[in-house]
Amino acid sequence: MQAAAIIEHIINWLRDYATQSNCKGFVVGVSGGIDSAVVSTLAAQTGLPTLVLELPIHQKVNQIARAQEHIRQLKSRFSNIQSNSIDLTSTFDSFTIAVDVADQNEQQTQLALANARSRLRMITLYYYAQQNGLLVVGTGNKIEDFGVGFFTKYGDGGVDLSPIADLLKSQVYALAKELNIDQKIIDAPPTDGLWDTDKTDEEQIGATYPELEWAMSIYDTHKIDDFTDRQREVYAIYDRYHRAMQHKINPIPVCKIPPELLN
Ligand SMILES: NC(=O)c1ccc[n+]([C@@H]2O[C@H](COP(=O)([O-])OP(=O)(O)OC[C@H]3O[C@@H](n4cnc5c(N)ncnc54)[C@H](O)[C@@H]3O)[C@@H](O)[C@H]2O)c1
Ligand SMILES: Nc1ncnc2c1ncn2[C@@H]1O[C@H](COP(=O)(O)O)[C@@H](O)[C@H]1O
Ligand SMILES: O=P(O)(O)OP(=O)(O)O
Repeated sequence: MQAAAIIEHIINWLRDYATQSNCKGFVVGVSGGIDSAVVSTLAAQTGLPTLVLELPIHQKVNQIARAQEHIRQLKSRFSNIQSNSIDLTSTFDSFTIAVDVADQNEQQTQLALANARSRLRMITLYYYAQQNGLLVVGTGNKIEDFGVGFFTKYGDGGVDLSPIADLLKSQVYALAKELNIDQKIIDAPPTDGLWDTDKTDEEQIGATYPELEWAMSIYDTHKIDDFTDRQREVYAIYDRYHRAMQHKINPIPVCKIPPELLN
């Protein structure tokens, strides 16, 4: 793939969209992971004002360190970068008290709270976007957004524009190399960072990103009989996630009222 040309294409796309929408620039949440590192660097290269936010919620120290180092490097390379760090831990803790969590260890409650963390970040990003005339830039890649739906609906999925959602995770890594992203970020196992335990994406999903890329590439076109045992397993994982995510990418169902009932 032509990494440099793709980078230029995305930068122009971001700049054109901001201009057409009469917005001044961008806001991006930076987690210390590869996707947000690539997206924030692309936004920075537009030359438009770009606000990068670090939004920890009971965050692991290594994630915080990577995010802060990335922001430091961005600020030293680009004069259009502004940054802020807002610790949402106490906000999240207040929320858990307000909803009166009975059993924090119950599985569905843990999932609801994990997604609540992502949604608190979305609220914060939109606060700064509105206040400063900026657009919220998404960081989802093609596997997360169109393959397995590994994002929070109206959390990190709630964005104004999505510059890397047509790129597979391996292609995001290729961009990261071209953009000189810190090696610590490139080496970090992808994680959603939403849990108190150290869960990587691969541990949560049960398949690696290269495996998911394979499943996405052959989905619906290949006969399952030709697969190895592991391929069958991966296909089943992908299929389950892909079916379950449809409600996240389709327009929300609207109840149409029969016209005669409106007279
Ligand atoms: N980028 C990342 O790596 C990243 C970021 C955030 C979350 N995640 C992960 O993504 C997963 C998100 O969990 P999720 O998908 O259960 O939560 P979600 O909140 O994204 O989606 C579930 C919600 O969607 C609604 N819903 C469910 N079925 C529906 C249907 N058929 N039609 C309409 N609406 C429906 C319900 O309100 C339900 O609570 C978690 O595993 C989380 O850890 C990953
Ligand atoms: N700690 C964080 N600070 C700012 N922004 C964050 C943080 N954690 C996550 N984000 C944003 O959400 C997306 C998705 O996150 P995952 O870590 O992949 O769940 C991330 O790219 C950041 O933009
Ligand atoms: O979205 P990010 O930046 O947190 O990347 P990853 O999901 O690879 O941790």
